[in-house]
Amino acid sequence: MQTLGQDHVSHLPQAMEPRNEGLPLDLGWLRAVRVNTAAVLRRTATLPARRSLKGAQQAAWLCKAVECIDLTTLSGDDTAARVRRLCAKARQPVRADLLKALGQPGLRVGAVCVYHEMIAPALEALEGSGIPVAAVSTGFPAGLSPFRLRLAEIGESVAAGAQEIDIVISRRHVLEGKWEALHDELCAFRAACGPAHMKAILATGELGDLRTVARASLVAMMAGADFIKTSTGKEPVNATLPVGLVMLRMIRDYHARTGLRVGMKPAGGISRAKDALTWLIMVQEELGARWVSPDLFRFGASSLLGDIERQLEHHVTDRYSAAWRHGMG
Ligand SMILES: O=C[C@H](O)COP(=O)(O)O
Repeated sequence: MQTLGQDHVSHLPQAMEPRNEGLPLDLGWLRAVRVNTAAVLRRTATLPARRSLKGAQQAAWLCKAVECIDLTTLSGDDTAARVRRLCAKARQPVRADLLKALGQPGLRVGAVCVYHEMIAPALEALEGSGIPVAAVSTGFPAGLSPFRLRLAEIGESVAAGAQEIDIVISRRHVLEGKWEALHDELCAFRAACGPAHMKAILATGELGDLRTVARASLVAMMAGADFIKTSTGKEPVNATLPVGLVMLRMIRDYHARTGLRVGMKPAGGISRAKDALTWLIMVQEELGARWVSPDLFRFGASSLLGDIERQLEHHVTDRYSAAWRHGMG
């Protein structure tokens, strides 16, 4: 495994990647997709145990994880005040004295992710920070509202200032094998996003087997997705390592075939620092260090940051604080 020393954590923007403009639907490629489920399960079962990051190296990876968080609130009782608090946390994700001790004074999260109605307070609270606002869209989380309304929702969120749009796919198109319908839907969503980056949520916990997840990933990329994302966080099963591995390998295949780098966003249920490290290591091992960067990798998480901050505090002070001290994020 390659290592990431403290000196290698860079906050400089990466060279701009050419955007994935998609491809015509290639059913032959889709039919050829195979997944060896037993091998995927074996590989992912060994990943957490192989984590051997300690001390300064672990702290550097945890800072990288912070940079890759889409700090999220997606609750029916969200208010402008809650979003403002979340945005304050996004600007200063870890206590200033800890960041100073870690040599990471400018550390911030990848984005703040909210529902459409919360875009305005988020933008206001993040002004001048350079942190983008991501909006979930297209009838999130089920995606079963009328198609024209789902398209209009994207347009409204982009007009309101969201720079990233997390759309949900129609799971029924996947479950019924209607790949053309899925591709058409996603191409329309991508066009409606315009300059905003599109993250395609596959809701993998509702798609059945891993081969289906692999094929849905490929169709989303063929339709021009900038990121593929595992879950809404609202399905009974969300971001699992086997699903993640399969999606990463489809991203690798797509890159090998087209030269284009598509991003990955696991989301839902990732709340422990050690799980974040396992994900980052898997991404680095499967796709290389270039992907371990907020322009190509994000965690969708509402409660991961608190645990990372606790671990960083332990690294700096040798003491653990109570979890309740890190309530937000
Ligand atoms: O996209 C983000 C997810 O909804 C967050 O899920 P979570 O609340 O389980 O961290």
